[in-house]
Amino acid sequence: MMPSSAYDIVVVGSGPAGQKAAIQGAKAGKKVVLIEQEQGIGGNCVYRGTIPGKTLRETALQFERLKRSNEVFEGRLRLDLPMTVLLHRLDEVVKAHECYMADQLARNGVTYRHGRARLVSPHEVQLETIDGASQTLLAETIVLATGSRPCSIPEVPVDHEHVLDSDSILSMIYLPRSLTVLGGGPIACEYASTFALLGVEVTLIDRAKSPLPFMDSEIVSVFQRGLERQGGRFYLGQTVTEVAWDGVSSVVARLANGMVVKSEKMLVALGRQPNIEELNLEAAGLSLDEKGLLPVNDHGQTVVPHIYAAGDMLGRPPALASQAMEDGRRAVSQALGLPVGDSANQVPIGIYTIPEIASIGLDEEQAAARYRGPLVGRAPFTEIAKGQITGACDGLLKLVTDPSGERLLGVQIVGENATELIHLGQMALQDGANIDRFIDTIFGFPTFAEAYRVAALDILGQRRKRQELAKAA
Ligand SMILES: Cc1cc2nc3c(=O)[nH]c(=O)nc-3n(C[C@H](O)[C@H](O)[C@H](O)COP(=O)(O)OP(=O)(O)OC[C@H]3O[C@@H](n4cnc5c(N)ncnc54)[C@H](O)[C@@H]3O)c2cc1C
Ligand SMILES: NC(=O)c1ccc[n+]([C@@H]2O[C@H](COP(=O)([O-])OP(=O)(O)OC[C@H]3O[C@@H](n4cnc5c(N)ncnc54)[C@H](O)[C@@H]3O)[C@@H](O)[C@H]2O)c1
Repeated sequence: MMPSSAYDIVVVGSGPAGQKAAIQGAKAGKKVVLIEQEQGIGGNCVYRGTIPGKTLRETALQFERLKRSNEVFEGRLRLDLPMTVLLHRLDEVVKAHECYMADQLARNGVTYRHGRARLVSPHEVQLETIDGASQTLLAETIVLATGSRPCSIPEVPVDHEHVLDSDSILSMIYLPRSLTVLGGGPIACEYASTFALLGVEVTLIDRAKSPLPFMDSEIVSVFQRGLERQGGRFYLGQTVTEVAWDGVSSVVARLANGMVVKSEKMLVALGRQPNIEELNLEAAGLSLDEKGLLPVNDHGQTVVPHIYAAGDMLGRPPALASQAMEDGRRAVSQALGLPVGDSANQVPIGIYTIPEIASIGLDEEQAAARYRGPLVGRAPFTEIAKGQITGACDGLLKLVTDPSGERLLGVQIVGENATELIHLGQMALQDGANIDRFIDTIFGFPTFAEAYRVAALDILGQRRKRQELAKAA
C-alpha cells in the first residue's frame, strides 16, 4: 500500500461530468485529482458514444452527398465493406480529442491518475492501479462521475459478435447486409439512420408506439419517413420474447405477436444503467433509493454534504454530454460556494438521426396541455431557398407560442443543421423574445436560419386571423 495523499477535490470518472468538475475546481485554485479506470480520458462520450457514432454518421453523409451528385460521380458502396475503412477518421478524431483534454487538464494543474476508485470512508477514496497497487486519497470534497452502461435483458443475450450493444457495435469487422435495431430511443434511431444510409437493410423494433416518444410527433414522423425511404422498416408496439444466433448466418428475433425477424447482426439499445455498484457507497454513509439511484439535490449534492454526483450516473434525463458537463461544473461551484447560475434550465436536445432532430422548450403537445390554444408556426424546408439549393428539403421548423402568438414557448426542428439551428431559438427563449423579433430581424439569404422568419410569419398570419375572429365575435 502506497502512502496516502491529500486533495481538496477527488473526482472519479473522466467523462464530460468529471472533466468539467475537475477543471472548475482547479480554476478556483484547488488541488484536484481526476481518476479514470480506462486507458484514455474522455469517458463514454469519446470512446463508445457521441464521438464514434457521429464520426461514422459523417462518413455516411459524405457518401450520401456524393450520391446526390450521381450525374457527376458514378458509383455505389462496395459490398462487405470493412468497418475500418468507414471508421478511418475515428482514430484521428479521438486522438485530437484526447490531446486537447489532456492538455486542458495539465494546463489547469489537475493531477490525473489511471486506476479504479472506490470509497472506503466519507473522506477516503481508494485507488487501485493496473499493477494491483493501492493508495488511499484523502478528500475534502468528492465528485462521483462514473457514467452509465447499456441495459441488458435476459431474453436478449448480447454476445458482442452477432448481438451487439452500443459499446460493441463499431467493433464489427464488416458492414452487415442487414441489422435489427432493438429500441427506439436516440441510440437506436441514430444508428438505424446511419446504417440505413450506408445501404444496410435496417429493421427497428420497439415496444413503444413511436420511436423517440419524448419528441414532437410531427417532427419524429419526418425522420420516420426518411428512414423508410432508405428502405428501413419499423415494428412498433412490439415486444421481443427471444433472440438467438442460428449458428449459421442469422440472428433470429421472435416477437410476442408471433413474427420472426432475421438479420445478420442485431444492435440492442434498450436504455442505460448507472455505474454505481462498485463504488462501495455504504462505506461513505450513502445508500440508493427504491429505483436503485443515488439521491441528490439540484446541485448533485448527496446526503453526505461533501460528496457530489454528476452526469449519467444520476440515471435521470436528459442523459447528455452537455448536461453532464453542466452537472460537473455546478457540483464543484456549489461545493466551493461559487455562484452556480441557472444555465441548466434550458438544455437543447440534439438527436443525430438523418435528418437530424433538435428541440428546446415546449413542443406543440406539451404547450397544448398547459395553454388553451397555443399557436404553432411552421417552416417546411421546401419553402427555404437553402433547402432547395442543397437538396435537403426533408425538414421542418416549428415555433410554438402562447395563445396570443407573441411569447415563444419552444422550437422543434427536423432537417439539415437542426442541431446547430436550435441555438438561435434557445437564445430567443432565454431572452424572453417576442415572436416579432424573428420578423424584424434580417436573416442572411440563402440560409436555413431563414426558417425562423418564415415560421414567425406563419404565426403572424394566424395571430391576425384570431384577432379578426375575436373582433367579429
Ligand atoms: C452511443 C451513444 C451516443 C451518444 N450521443 C450523444 C450525443 O450525440 N450528444 C450528447 O449530448 N450525448 C450523447 N450521448 C450521451 C453522452 O455520451 C453521456 O451523456 C456522457 O458521456 C455522460 O458523461 P459522464 O461524464 O456522466 O459519464 P461517462 O462519459 O460515461 O464517463 C464516466 C467515466 O467514469 C469512469 N469510471 C466509472 N467507474 C469508475 C471507477 N470506479 N473508477 C474510475 N473511473 C471510473 C468510466 O470508465 C468512464 O470513463 C451518447 C451516448 C451513447 C452511449
Ligand atoms: N444525440 C443525443 O442526444 C443522444 C444520442 C444517443 C444517446 N443519448 C442518451 O443516451 C440515453 C440512452 O439512449 P437509449 O436509446 O439507449 O435509451 P432510451 O431509454 O432513450 O430508449 C430505450 C428504448 O428501448 C425501448 N425498450 C426498452 N425495453 C424494451 C423491450 N424489452 N422491448 C422493446 N423495446 C424496449 C423503450 O421503449 C425505449 O424506446 C438517452 O436517454 C439519451 O439521453 C443521447
